[in-house]
Amino acid sequence: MKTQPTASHFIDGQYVEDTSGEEIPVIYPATGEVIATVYSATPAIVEQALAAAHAAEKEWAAMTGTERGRILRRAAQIMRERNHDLSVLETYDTGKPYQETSVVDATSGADSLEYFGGLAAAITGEHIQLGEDFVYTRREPLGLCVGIGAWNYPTQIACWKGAPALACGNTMVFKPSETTPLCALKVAEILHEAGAPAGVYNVIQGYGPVGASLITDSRVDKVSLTGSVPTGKKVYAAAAEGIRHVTMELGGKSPLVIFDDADIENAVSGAILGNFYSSGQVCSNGTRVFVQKGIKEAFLTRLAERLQGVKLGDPQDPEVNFGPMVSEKQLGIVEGYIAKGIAEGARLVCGGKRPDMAGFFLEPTVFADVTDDMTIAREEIFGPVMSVLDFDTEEEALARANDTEFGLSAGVFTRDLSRAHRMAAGFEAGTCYINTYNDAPVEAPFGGSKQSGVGRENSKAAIEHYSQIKGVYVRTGDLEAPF
Ligand SMILES: NC(=O)C1=CN([C@@H]2O[C@H](COP(=O)(O)OP(=O)(O)OC[C@H]3O[C@@H](n4cnc5c(N)ncnc54)[C@H](O)[C@@H]3O)[C@@H](O)[C@H]2O)C=CC1
Ligand SMILES: CCCCCC(=O)O
Repeated sequence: MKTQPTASHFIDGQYVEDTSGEEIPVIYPATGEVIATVYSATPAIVEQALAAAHAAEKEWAAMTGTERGRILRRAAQIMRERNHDLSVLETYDTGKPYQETSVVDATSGADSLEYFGGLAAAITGEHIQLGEDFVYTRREPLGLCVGIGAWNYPTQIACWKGAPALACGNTMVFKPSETTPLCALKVAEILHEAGAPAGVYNVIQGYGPVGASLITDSRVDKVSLTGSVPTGKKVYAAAAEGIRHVTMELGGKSPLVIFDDADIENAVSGAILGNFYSSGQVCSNGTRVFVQKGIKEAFLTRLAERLQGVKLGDPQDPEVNFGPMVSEKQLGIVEGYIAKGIAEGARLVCGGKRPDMAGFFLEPTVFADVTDDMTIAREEIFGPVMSVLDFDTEEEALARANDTEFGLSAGVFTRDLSRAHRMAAGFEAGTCYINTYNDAPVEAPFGGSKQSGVGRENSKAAIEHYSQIKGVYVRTGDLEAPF
């Protein structure tokens, strides 16, 4: 697999290189080796991308939804045909096991292109009859959208932002995370191959300042960020300068509540999916696992048994189910939290160490006897660290689950249907799960409340965030005035 891209950027329907920009080494997390190099966008490259997207707006918006949808669906088809190569590249970019990337990342991206490609023709206004007068509404594009991605799902994020944006008739300049720059270029290449006119979807590389320079440009009408809460606050503030539309998909410290009557095998599966999938680098993870006291030891015992099934190793090996952290920096951050958990008195049940191998690997780690005030229970770790907390009653569990500045996701395992829906109704979170965790079908809205974000990605809800309604009042008779 060639990991060195044709060039660093994809602008106006072609690859563009400018090596005068700051060098961004692409490091394979499984070995620590540099596997490619891209260059941060210079102001000239930023200008070239914004000018291309701005120039493409008129033609793309003038297409019918059916015509735009056809191109998005064609792009989805190409992604599915190339799923293997796109999955291998995603593994090189992120270190996530091929066992995961081959069924999640490009697939989820193709799903979003297919879904919004199908919706595009149905994005319409309405007619409101008012006696002899009437109002009709037009659902119009916002214009030029900027997408800014995080490093944990580079293909998916590039598509989850691009698909609804393009379906609504907008153009996009997308900047992937500097940590995982490779995959978004393929998304841009495939959209162009599928028939998107030059300039409709552009990808440029760069660190935070490049992202910042995109937001404040007068041609930009919307910004959609996936990233940390601190970055979200900066981006939101910068977008406010131009009263720009925003979507904020930020961090979390989500609760997973497991009651005595839960099916333990399923609850352990939920805890594993909500803490160790993608080596724990998932924003919506249920990293505060509240276990009712009656089943705490049974849960911990079964969890430890199931963790014996972890096969840590070369993520390109289809047999491997647990990969490295995305970077040495992230590995160090997570190790710092593990040390903090031990120092503050949490019980280390398993994991916590780097295995003796190259790359940024860390064992899946479980803490028990965690209390709400501990750092590992309050702060987002973004790594394979599960905190298990005990609780007695439903009321106590819900209150503690909600006692956080975040509000991204929340999950509950119980056989009591009334209690399950009571908990879902009570959770202060945008995305909830009952007897499951982290399912993310494109048909369902995804996003957070409180500090975890603004807006929703996927589902019909995304159309609201990538289009605007114009109301037109039509008077059919004469118009009187007081003078
Ligand atoms: N809610 C969600 O769907 C997700 C949220 N995240 C969050 O993202 C974090 C991990 O990803 P990172 O890439 O480390 O996040 P990050 O916040 O460091 O960077 C995210 C993106 O923002 C860009 N950026 C940084 N400063 C900027 C600025 N001032 N203006 C414009 N752009 C700027 C970065 O270059 C990067 O592309 C975690 O906190 C995680 O919770 C990650 C994935 C999904
Ligand atoms: C549940 C998986 C959704 C992916 C959200 C993220 O980008 O972390």
